[in-house]
Amino acid sequence: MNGILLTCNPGSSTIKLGLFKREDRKLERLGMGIIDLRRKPLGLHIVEGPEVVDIPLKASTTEDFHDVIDETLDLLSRHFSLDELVAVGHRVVHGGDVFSRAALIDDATLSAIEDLVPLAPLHQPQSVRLIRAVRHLRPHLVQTASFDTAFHHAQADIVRRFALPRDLFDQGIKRYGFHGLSYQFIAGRLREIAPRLATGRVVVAHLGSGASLCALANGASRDTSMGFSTLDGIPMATRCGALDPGVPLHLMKQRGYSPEALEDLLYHRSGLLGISGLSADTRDLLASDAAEAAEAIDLFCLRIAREIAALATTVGGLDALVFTAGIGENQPLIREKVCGPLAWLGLDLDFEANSENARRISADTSEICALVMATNEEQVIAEEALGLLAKLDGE
Ligand SMILES: Nc1ncnc2c1ncn2[C@@H]1O[C@H](COP(=O)(O)OP(=O)(O)O)[C@@H](O)[C@H]1O
Ligand SMILES: CC(=O)OP(=O)(O)O
Ligand SMILES: [Mg+2]
Repeated sequence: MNGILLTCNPGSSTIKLGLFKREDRKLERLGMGIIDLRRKPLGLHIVEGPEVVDIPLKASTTEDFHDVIDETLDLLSRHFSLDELVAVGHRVVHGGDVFSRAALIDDATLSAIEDLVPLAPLHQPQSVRLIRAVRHLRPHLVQTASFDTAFHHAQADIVRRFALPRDLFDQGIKRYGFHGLSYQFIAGRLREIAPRLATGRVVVAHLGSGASLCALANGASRDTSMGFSTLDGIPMATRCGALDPGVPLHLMKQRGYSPEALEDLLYHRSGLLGISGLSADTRDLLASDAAEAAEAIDLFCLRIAREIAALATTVGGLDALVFTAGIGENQPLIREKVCGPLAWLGLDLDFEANSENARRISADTSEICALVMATNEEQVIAEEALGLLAKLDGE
């Protein structure tokens, strides 16, 4: 089906909107916009497309996305006939055990997505609001959902299981893993640019506001650092990462923390922000002279390096390490501090290539190939939406 496709990728700190055109079975990206949820008043920053501009949004709160979608459609209508818009594809962070692949959004799908809100309280409500806003404004438009968790369904039960009583696993208390659209994109891109490495053992470090790592073997997910929720694994912008479960128990029992206060602490006040006391953004921390900022960065990098070594164990070694997402793609010093402690594994950095954000940043002598690759979750959402549309049309 030819036409225009809009993608929505609600992350923890931004909503990324993508615009694609399908013609003759080829998908072409026309534009890209970012709404930074940390900045008030809200604005749509078009970073690529027919107009590269900043558009102040009337919408004042992220509680209601009607205005955001309304204004986005209005903007699109200046460049295209909205009749050309064939679908809106959404990134939905949690698909639980229900969704092992992308799905068309109907009442049952939306209700299943809503049921998973408690498992991803930072992300899932945004998706529900965006889907509802599109439904309200363009009731007949096809909407699709692409799930962060789906890519990890390939993992073995032993990886997904916590060391808790078996019946809890059967009730869904298990490690799901996230950022799957990003890992799926990187696995596919790796097959194109480095087919031999793509068949090997690769750890991908998706380092953005939310951050996780994934071990791939022959392009399939075998293990990942995030677990049941988006809190697990490595520390993030404002999330704690892996934490001794004794800590929340102690805070509740001895310090009177309510579940809400704990949720706020672990999701919004921890990670880089919590350690530094200054900022959740690595750019601010790297520019700061404060000892706390340096400590936050050093802790972040050490925990990432430790997790890379752990994940390599699941896949029996390491042929390549890929850095991606906001931090992974743009911050040489963080990559350097992650790779340093991994020298014993045979990882040798090419410092000059690293400082230039080159594609290959490992030295010729390195036993492990280190790469920087741009991720593109939007592309995966658009491709999956088109696949579903084609099925709908009986193509
Ligand atoms: N040039 C850059 N552009 C955007 N983000 C950057 C850049 N350099 C570093 N970053 C870091 O990447 C983070 C955002 O990453 P991103 O993958 O866009 O996150 P998310 O998708 O979770 O919103 C920022 O908080 C910042 O720490
Ligand atoms: C799952 C997750 O943490 O996503 P993001 O990095 O977009 O916040
Ligand atoms: Mg993201």
